[in-house]
Amino acid sequence: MDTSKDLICIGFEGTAEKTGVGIITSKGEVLFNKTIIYTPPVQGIHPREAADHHAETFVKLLKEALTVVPIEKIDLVSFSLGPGLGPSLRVTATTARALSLSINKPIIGVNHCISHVEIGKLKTDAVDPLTLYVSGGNTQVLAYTGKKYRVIGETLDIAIGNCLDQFARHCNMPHPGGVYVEKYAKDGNKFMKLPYTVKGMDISLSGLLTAAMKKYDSKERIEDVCYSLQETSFSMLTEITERALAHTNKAEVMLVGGVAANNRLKEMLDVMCSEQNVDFYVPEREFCGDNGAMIAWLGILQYLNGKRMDLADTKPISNYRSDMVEVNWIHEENNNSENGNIKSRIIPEHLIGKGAEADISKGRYLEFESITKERVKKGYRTSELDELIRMRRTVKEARFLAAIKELGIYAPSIFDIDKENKKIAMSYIHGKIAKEKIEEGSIDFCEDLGKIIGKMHVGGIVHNDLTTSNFIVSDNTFVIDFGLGKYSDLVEDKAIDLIVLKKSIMSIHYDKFDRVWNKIVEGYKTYNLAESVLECMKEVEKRARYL
Ligand SMILES: C[C@@H](O)[C@H](NC(=O)OP(=O)(O)OC[C@H]1O[C@@H](n2cnc3c(N)ncnc32)[C@H](O)[C@@H]1O)C(=O)O
Ligand SMILES: Nc1ncnc2c1ncn2[C@@H]1O[C@H](COP(=O)(O)OP(=O)(O)OP(=O)(O)O)[C@@H](O)[C@H]1O
Ligand SMILES: [Fe+2]
Repeated sequence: MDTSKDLICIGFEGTAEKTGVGIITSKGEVLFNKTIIYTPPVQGIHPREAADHHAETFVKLLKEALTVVPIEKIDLVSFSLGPGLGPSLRVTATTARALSLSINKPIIGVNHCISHVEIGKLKTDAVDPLTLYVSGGNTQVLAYTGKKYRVIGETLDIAIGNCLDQFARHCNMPHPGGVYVEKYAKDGNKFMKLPYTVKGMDISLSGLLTAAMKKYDSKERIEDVCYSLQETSFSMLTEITERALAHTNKAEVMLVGGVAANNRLKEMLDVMCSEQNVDFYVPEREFCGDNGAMIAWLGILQYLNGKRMDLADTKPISNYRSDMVEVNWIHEENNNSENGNIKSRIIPEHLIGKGAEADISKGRYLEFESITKERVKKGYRTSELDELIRMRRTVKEARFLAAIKELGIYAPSIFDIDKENKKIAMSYIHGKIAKEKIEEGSIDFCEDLGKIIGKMHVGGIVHNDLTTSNFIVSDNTFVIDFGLGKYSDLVEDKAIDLIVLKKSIMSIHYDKFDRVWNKIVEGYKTYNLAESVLECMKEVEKRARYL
């Protein structure tokens, strides 16, 4: 094929309950893009029925598409290879293969999640965004670093779209429920406290879903339940996006996926981005939810950069993770992130750090060097929730920093707590954060991190925000940032504590992951509870879709 001319690609999307066909040129011009949704029964999507639906609707959509672009103009066939439901994926692959064979044009199977990101970049001015991808099947924070898209944060159980849809079904609203929850929420005004679960850069939504259903069952106004459900879940999403931003220092945030249609979620992210001084992008609605054009576009990007597939390579991958994709289309010179960090988040000069939660400034307390950590108001959260979270975390942090020292673990000393302003003054620790040490090539000291975590777990404390930014290494290794900490003797809580750390190392120190992680485990094994926690970790990882 002559790749110097404008290519035309047809894309087939059919990972779950929607079928989409799109046609796009290599200049990014969308010639056709149409989606048909299969409405699932009350019990939820039935995989085989969804597949039957796809078999029927792909033919319809293809016929219509070919009235807009004649078949002989098509140069390339692309389809969603995964992730998704097996039967739906198989029908999609079969349709694409049949077309490719009959017109004798190349075929490419692409990753559905990365297609959402790439169509978003095409349709907005975003160049190298941190992406919050929220849909019925997925909830992920994605960033391109080290030549791959990495999952920086995600849901530990159900996707946000699924959470809204299940809630809606429980309350007899039509599918897709997200739309109706948004409508009701507009008229809600009473904020009800519901489970708010953030662990590191991950969230959990299943407890929130159950609690919201119970509120509905207890005859609370549907408007108020929808309002509280949205406020709580979207604050969690915005918070992990902000946390990922503080970690990656990207200068742009993009929102994609079906739930990106929600105005309240857009508003929250927009406010967070202006508070963090970064640009915010959302593609127009047509390109947020599942669509064929996004599949066609990623097909073009990969094809033009040399990717070729045989029919034998086109077997669907139902657990095709975003970080499994070989990215051949992003070229360092055009990309912010690999360009000496030309464009990255700006931290105000008076602060030594601006974490996701708090502003950190240096000062003196009596004759001591000190750090003031101020949990600033977050404009994106409703004031009741904001006050609740900031107060709870400030108090917790002070309490745990003290408790941790009792266990013989090094931690900053608390000088003062100002609950009114959510400020804590603590001793300044001279040293480097573990993240920097690792990036400089030190690995051996990571054994200490494992030992500290082991000691903490033996003492019944779970940190819930373990990252390499939360250890300061000087003569001794100090642990900080206990706002998400809790007392727990559950093996599973300890396992998740380690999973959160493991995942953050995977996404941040990807090239040193094995060495760093092995050292941490080595240290952790000093403690006699280690085996059962590490065993439980494996189980949780198997059960979740995320590792
Ligand atoms: C694997 C793939 O098939 C799956 N696709 C998917 O979930 O379809 P998508 O079009 O991206 O998103 C649909 C979700 O988007 C939600 N949604 C649509 N409009 C909404 C709104 N205004 N507010 C909240 N949620 C909304 C729906 O309730 C539904 O859960 C995915 O991307 O995970
Ligand atoms: N006591 C201290 N001594 C020296 N530096 C500190 C101290 N406390 C915090 N810092 C610095 O400030 C950074 C952010 O602190 P902390 O993690 O407590 O805030 P945060 O807002 O929760 O941040 P993040 O969201 O990145 O975890 C640390 O990574 C560290 O570099
Ligand atoms: Fe999707």
